[in-house]
Amino acid sequence: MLRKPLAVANWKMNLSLDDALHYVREFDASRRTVEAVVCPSLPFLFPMHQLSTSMNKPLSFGAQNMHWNEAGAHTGEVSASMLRQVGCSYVIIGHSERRTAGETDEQIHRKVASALAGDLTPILCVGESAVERVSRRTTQVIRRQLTAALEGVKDIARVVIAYEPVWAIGTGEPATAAYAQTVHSDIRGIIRRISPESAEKVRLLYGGSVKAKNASEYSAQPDIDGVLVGSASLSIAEFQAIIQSFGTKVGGP
Ligand SMILES: O=C(CO)COP(=O)(O)O
Repeated sequence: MLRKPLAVANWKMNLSLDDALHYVREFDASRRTVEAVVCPSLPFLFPMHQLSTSMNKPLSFGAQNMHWNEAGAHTGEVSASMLRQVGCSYVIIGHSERRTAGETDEQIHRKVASALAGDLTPILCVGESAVERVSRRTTQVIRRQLTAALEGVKDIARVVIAYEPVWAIGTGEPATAAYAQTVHSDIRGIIRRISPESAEKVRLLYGGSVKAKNASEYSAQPDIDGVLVGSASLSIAEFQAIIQSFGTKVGGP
C-alpha cells in the first residue's frame, strides 16, 4: 500500500485570525499529491475550515491537542467530537511542548484511543531530549513512548507518527536526513513488533527545524513520509515550498 506524503503545519500559539484567513485564500490549490494539514489555534479552526471549503482548497485541518473524554467537567478542554464538528480531521498528540508541561504517557495513550474512536487521525509525537541523545537512549525512549501510546490500539495503521527530537525543535539545528532516516527505520521496526501488518502502512513524519531549504533532503529518505513543521509553516511561501519538496515522492513498499 502506498503512503501518501503528508505535510503538517503546526502554528502553535501564533498568527491572527486575519493572517489565518489570508493563508487559506492564498493557498495554492494546484498540488494535490501531497496531503496538506494546517493546525492553527483552536478559535481559528472553524472559520478557516469554512473558508477553505467554500473556496474548494485542498487543505485539511488539525488541532494541537484534545481531551480524551467525550464531554464533562473539564474546564478549558475540547473533545474529539467537538473538533470533528468544526472541520478537524487530525489532532497532534503528545507534542514535546505539552509533555514538558506535564502530559504523561498514560494521558497520551488515552488521547490516541479517543481520537481514533472519534474518527480523528492522531499525529503522535515522539522524540528524545538532548541529554537522552547524548547518553544514547534515543531508541529506548522512543520505544517507551510508542509502546505506552499504542498499547491495545487496534487500528495502528491509521495513526501518524511524528519523530521530533526535542533538541531540533525551534533551534535551527535540524537532525540530518541520515540521522532522521535511521530513527524512522527504528520506529518502523518497533511498530512491526507491535503490529506486523501496520508497519508498512503507518506514515512517519520528521519534525524539528524543517525549512524550505532542507525539506527535499528528508523527502529523499525511504522511511520519511512527510514533515511536521513549526516556525517555517507560518509563512505560506515556505510551507508551500516544503509541500512541493514532497510532490514527487512515492512512499511505501
Ligand atoms: O515543534 C515542531 C512542530 O511540531 C517543530 O518546530 P520548528 O519547525 O519551529 O522547529
